[in-house]
Amino acid sequence: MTLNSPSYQVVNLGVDFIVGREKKSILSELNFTVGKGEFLSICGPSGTGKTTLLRALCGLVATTPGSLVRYAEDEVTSPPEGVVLVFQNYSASLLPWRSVARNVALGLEGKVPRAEMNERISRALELVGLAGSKKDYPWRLSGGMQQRVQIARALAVRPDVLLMDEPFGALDAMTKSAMQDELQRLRDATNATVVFVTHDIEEAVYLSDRVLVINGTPATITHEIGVDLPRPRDQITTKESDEYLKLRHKVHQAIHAVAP
Ligand SMILES: Nc1ncnc2c1ncn2[C@@H]1O[C@H](COP(=O)(O)OP(=O)(O)OP(=O)(O)O)[C@@H](O)[C@H]1O
Repeated sequence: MTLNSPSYQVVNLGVDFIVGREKKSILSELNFTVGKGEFLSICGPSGTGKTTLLRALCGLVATTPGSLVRYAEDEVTSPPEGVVLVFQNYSASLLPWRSVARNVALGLEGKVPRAEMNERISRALELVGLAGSKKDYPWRLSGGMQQRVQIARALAVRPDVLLMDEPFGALDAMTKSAMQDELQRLRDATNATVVFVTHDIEEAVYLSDRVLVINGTPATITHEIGVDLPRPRDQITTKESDEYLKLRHKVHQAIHAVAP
C-alpha cells in the first residue's frame, strides 16, 4: 500500500449555505490530502459538516472562491469517475422492485457488456458474503444484509475510492462489528481508498490509518491523529491493546475539546 501519493488534495476548502437570506459558513479553510489506499476517518460533533465535506469531495456542493478539491490530477466539479458514495440509509438507496443482483447492476448498466456485468455482480456479492441472495428482494433481507447489498453495488463499479457516510450507523452492535471486519477485508483485497464519516470513535480508531477531527462554526480541522495499529486488526486483541486505548482516548478528547 502506498500512502504517499495523494488520491485527493483539498486546499482551502470552504462551503457556505444560504439559509433564508443569511449566509451560513459550514466549512472553512480545510487543508488535507488523502493518500492512495489510505483509510481516513472524519469525526466531529453532530451538525459540524462531515456529510457536507463528503459531498464536496464529490463536487456535489458549491465551494467558496479559492477552494480547491483535486482528485487524481483533476479539479472536482462533479462526481469523479472511480469514486462512489455509500450512505447510511441503505433501505432508501435500494430499489425494492429489483432483485439483489439487479440492484447491484445499477451502477453498471449501459457501461459494461452484459457478460462482464454478470461477472462483476457475482464477484461483488461473493465479496460481501451474499452470493446466495442474488434473486432475493432487498425488503426480504435484514438491515445488515441490505447494507451489504449497497456496498456490493459500490464494489461492482470497482471504485478507486469509497466515500462512506456513517455506513454502519443504523446497524446493531454485532452486525456493525462484522461489517467493520468485512470492510477491512475488502479494503485489503481491493486496495481502495476509503474516506469514512462516523460518529463512533471506536469504529474510527479500529478501521483507520488516520482520523481527522472537524469542529467549530464554521468547521475547521482541529486535530489530525495518525493510527499506527498493526493490521489486520481484530475486534478483541486490537481493542484490548494499550495503543488502541490511548488512541481512543485521544480521539475522544479531540472531539470533545471546546470548539475554536
Ligand atoms: N443544503 C443545505 N442547505 C442549508 N444548510 C445545510 C444544507 N446541508 C446541510 N446544511 C447544514 O449544514 C450543517 C452541516 O450539516 P452536515 O449534514 O454536513 O453535518 P454532519 O456533521 O454530517 O451532521 P451529523 O453528524 O448530524 O450527520 C448543518 O447545520 C446543516 O443543517
